[in-house]
Amino acid sequence: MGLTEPKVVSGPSGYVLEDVPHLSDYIPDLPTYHNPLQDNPAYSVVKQYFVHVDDTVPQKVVVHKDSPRGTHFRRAGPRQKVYFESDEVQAAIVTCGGLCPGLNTVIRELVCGLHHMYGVTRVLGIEGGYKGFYSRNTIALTPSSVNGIHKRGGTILGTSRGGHDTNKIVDSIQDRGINQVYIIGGDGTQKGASVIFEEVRRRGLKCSVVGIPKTIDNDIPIIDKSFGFDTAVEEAQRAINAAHVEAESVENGIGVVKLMGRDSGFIAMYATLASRDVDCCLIPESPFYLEGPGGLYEYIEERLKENGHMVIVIAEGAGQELLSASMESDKKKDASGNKVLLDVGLWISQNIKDYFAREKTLAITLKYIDPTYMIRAVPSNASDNVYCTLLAQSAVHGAMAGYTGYTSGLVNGRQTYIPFYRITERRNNVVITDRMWARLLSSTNQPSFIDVEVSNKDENGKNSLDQLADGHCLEGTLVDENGSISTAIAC
Ligand SMILES: Nc1ncnc2c1ncn2[C@@H]1O[C@H](COP(=O)(O)OP(=O)(O)OP(=O)(O)O)[C@@H](O)[C@H]1O
Ligand SMILES: O=P(O)(O)OC[C@H]1O[C@](O)(CO)[C@@H](O)[C@@H]1O
Ligand SMILES: [Mg+2]
Repeated sequence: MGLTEPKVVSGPSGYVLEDVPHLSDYIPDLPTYHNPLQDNPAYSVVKQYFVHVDDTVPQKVVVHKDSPRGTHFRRAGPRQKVYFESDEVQAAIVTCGGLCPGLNTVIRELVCGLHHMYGVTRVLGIEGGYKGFYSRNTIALTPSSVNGIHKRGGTILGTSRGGHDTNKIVDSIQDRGINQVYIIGGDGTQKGASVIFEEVRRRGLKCSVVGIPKTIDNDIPIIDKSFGFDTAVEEAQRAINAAHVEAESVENGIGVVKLMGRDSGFIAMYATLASRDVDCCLIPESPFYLEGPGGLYEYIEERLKENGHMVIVIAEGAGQELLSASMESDKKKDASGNKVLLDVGLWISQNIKDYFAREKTLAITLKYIDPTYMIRAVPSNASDNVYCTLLAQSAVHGAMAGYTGYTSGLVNGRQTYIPFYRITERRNNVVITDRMWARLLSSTNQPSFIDVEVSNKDENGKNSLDQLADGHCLEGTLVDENGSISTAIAC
């Protein structure tokens, strides 16, 4: 049996539905049942509580008069009919990858949603990430055992990197009689969930495989943002404030704050925009250089002369090419195959100190603050808690309705079911030719470090900004101080 074919349905005026798999696609004659929510006094009074079978959500809300209706995803929510009886369900929950505020809230709401909405009492927690399926015991999760966990950071189930052995995981799913798996994690985790789904389908198991996107870096595409992102940005303000206080209290003070963001600089960008005290934000997507005209040192000198102090926010993945060139790193990988990053915060702080010691233009005082793990180990804030609740409940409705092979996610403010292949096909990055980065540059007044030459018209005579609005990719040329040229793609 080959990989699942994408279920793409076309309609009039360029309407496209990128649908998600359903258990009935590969298991014939599955019985359906009356949704127990119809008898639940909380929901039965709500008009149109059940999602219409044809409800879909557009991927793009910015459209032109003549543009096609474009891609849509299935709207999440409860269906009139379900494919599981309450006492038939044996659910399992696992958390994988790095921590993110809100993990415990999602666990809690999955357990409570299953229990209170669908009468499901058998929910297992898989401990320690993917490898926990085959190397650890499970723990029984009940509404009372998860009560209050949303007030704690981390994950009560534990997490890990590496250890994804598809066959062993699916053997464990089969042996334990698990028929709904809720997999909470980032881009790597969703790739793992996708191969678990394929193997479950190959074996013909009646088991819904559901991904719940968790990414503090916000590097998962399609979705509006990950749960926990707002909390992390808020927590980062504390470090930026401290850096600002330290910097403005001394002559020529510089505060450097390193924030998370392996390949995507969203936390640094949003924390900078939120703070307004930041003079320079460096992210992986925007290459920078230190020496010479237009370089970082020149800008620091200008800012200090002008303002007497400055704050630099740097994402951990920024400038890695500069560091590895100077440190001859051996490109180590973690257990999941992610590149282990060198400490750019320490490196840049040392370089700035060395520069001013060498040049003797200004006597600076630099303080380096590294709050990286602090911003992801905190409990989620109120708005992320609400987000986690809706996300978890949507995931449960989909599994009960027999959908599988999907990631539950917020698209343009609506809960949707997105097929795994759309989640795993690319990474979400800050587009430096997009308006948000321009807003940041205009708020900090930092140099862009690049000369972006983007042609205004493509071969069809279409304006490049229109392309951005359409969600198409746009190519630009980046020229660094040495005249080296690279290509930037904005999607
Ligand atoms: N291509 C893949 N196929 C199967 N499993 C994968 C794949 N990539 C990663 N995984 C598994 O997914 C789990 C989590 O991956 P990873 O450590 O990359 O974190 P993540 O989910 O991307 O989260 P984050 O990067 O936000 O911390 C690991 O157990 C890893 O083995
Ligand atoms: O030290 P750990 O647990 O591998 O996690 C670090 C990485 O996890 C993330 O928080 C999420 O991928 C990154 O920002 C960071 O590089
Ligand atoms: Mg990842």
